[in-house]
Amino acid sequence: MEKQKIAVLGAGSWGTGLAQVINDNGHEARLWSYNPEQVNEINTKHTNSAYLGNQKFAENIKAYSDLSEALNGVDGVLFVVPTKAIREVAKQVNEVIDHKVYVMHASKGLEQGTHKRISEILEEEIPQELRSDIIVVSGPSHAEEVAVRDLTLITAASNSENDAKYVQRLLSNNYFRIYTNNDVVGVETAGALKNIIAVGAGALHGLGYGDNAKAAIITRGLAEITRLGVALGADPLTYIGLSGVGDLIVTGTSPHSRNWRAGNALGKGEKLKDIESNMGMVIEGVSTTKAAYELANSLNIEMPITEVIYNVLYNDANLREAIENVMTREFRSENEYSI
Ligand SMILES: NC(=O)C1=CN([C@@H]2O[C@H](COP(=O)(O)OP(=O)(O)OC[C@H]3O[C@@H](n4cnc5c(N)ncnc54)[C@H](O)[C@@H]3O)[C@@H](O)[C@H]2O)C=CC1
Ligand SMILES: O=C(CO)COP(=O)(O)O
Repeated sequence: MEKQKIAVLGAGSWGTGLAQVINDNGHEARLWSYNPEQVNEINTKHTNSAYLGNQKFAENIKAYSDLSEALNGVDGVLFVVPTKAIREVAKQVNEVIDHKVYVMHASKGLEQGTHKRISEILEEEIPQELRSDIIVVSGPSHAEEVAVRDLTLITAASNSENDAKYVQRLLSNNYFRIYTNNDVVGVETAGALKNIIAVGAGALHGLGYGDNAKAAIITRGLAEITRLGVALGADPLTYIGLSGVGDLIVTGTSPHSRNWRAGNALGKGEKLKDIESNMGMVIEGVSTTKAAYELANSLNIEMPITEVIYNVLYNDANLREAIENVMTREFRSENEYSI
């Protein structure tokens, strides 16, 4: 593949990690951030200390404050801002982009109010003549581990096989391996909804529950994610892939995960407001819980774990009591309700 110029929008931990992968692969990675101090730090010290400590990044990863400069002549645009900023940033891209580009995103969430997936937002905001089919980059990938080049396998999903293969070639190397997938709905919903279950798994840990409870929430969480995703048109098999069970394991068991950490703090009795302000990074599961809860209700899909997390986050329900209520609800058959 000849050298590509890629604008990575969002210089949080994941945007920075992916920019390094792109740079390692011999391409030009341009990191765009709306925070001028961060841009200055990346360009002068080659660190991104708010997100990735004192790790040094290659000097040729350049940061930009000016979006039109960052997008000038690029082959591809990779969105990695939090879900709540996607539409606004896509509108800005649409205002300045003057040629056709590959449009990729690596964010995980559902839009508040509309309950839309991120690729749907990007399709709405960037006209087809200016972009490829949207390519979704998702799977088990703590930015902290990718940033130190630990082994990572994830998925690139698109309705266009060629566009997914472009990202496979762009990002793959000897520590980062990409599988293509044609199930955009499945990959995107899996990535968004696993954050809810990660909050729940962290909460169980914070409350002092053991391994059995954690295995249970991951497994039954996967069942309810699958149930909603299939209702939206996803292939159930996607949920046993990297973006499904893979990402549930990585975020549902690890203190690297902001969602798991938020849940753990809730389990220990901290208030959501304090947890959010102490984190200083996006906890996507909080807003996705609301979107998924509303979406599931509108489609009449049962999502008991999501309902518990929703009631704890938004109705101040007592976590332990909410868990007891789920444990003692009407009996189910696993066969009947696994999907
Ligand atoms: N950190 C990780 O390990 C992974 C994160 N993700 C997903 O990637 C997305 C971004 O995550 P992180 O990089 O961790 O987030 P973050 O909270 O570390 O940083 C996001 C960046 O987006 C920028 N930003 C925030 N609001 C903005 C706005 N309104 N306009 C423009 N820029 C804005 C900020 O400059 C910030 O640097 C999330 O959807 C997350 O779920 C996916 C896989 C791994
Ligand atoms: O999606 C992730 C890893 O695959 C990151 O999860 P958190 O946002 O919970 O840190």
